Amino acid sequence: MVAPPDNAPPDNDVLWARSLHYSHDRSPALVEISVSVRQGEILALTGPRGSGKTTLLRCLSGQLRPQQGEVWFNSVPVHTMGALVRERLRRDRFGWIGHEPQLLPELKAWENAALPLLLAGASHRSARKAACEWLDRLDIAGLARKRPGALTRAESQRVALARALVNEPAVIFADEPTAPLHRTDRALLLRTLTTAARSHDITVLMATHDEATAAVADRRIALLDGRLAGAAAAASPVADTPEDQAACSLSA
Ligand SMILES: Nc1ncnc2c1ncn2[C@@H]1O[C@H](COP(=O)(O)OP(=O)(O)OP(=O)(O)O)[C@@H](O)[C@H]1O
Repeated sequence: MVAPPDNAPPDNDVLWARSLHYSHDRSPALVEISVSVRQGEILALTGPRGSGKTTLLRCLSGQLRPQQGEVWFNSVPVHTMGALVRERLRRDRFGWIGHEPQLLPELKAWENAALPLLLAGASHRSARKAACEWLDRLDIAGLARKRPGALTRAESQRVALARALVNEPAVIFADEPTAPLHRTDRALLLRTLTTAARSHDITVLMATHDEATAAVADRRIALLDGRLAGAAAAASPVADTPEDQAACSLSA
């Protein structure tokens, strides 16, 4: 990794962005957004549809380069990196889970979960071991040899979560991760994600317009029409339901 230059952000935030602007086809999606995220923090990005949540996650994760502004990860500038370096950063240090699991249908569950490691050049054997360990921690070890067509939506989303966790990333970006799920499955997935993040000191940025989902975060920031609309510490954690408690048997 490149040494931080002299004008690096002054603090130890894992992610730090200043004055981001991004327009899709000349239509502004982000306007003057500044945000900082602490190591291990779970931050909810809230706001109605079209408010810019996905665009912000994509800028912070290096998928999109902001047209103006700066993004720093661990005091290293992301906004000045070329596409290949950003791609490697995403593969090695970040995990992503979206509102659709987006599993490759021809691969088994463990192979889907192992993909980031295989793409990074890990041996088949070590990638399989790591993927199966994560499937086990997420209580879906029994699905390892199944293909996505044989999985429920909730099971597929757990495999997608295992894929996001398999390289033990510094940051997980979660874009409406519970959107396709029923209430019970939603609570299970959220609990699984937050337990995994807390036990492995992973920072989570989660876009959502669901109040119960936002409530598991340590802090939330709201977007409206691409601008920051407000920031607050989360009011209270979601109630521990029996489903929540049975979410997973994560061992740190
Ligand atoms: N690829 C694109 N091309 C053109 N416009 C886009 C594109 N992606 C997003 N937009 C527009 O940018 C704005 C912000 O969209 P974005 O998806 O970031 O918001 P969001 O809060 O994540 O919404 P949602 O909850 O619906 O995903 C919206 O007006 C949207 O229509």
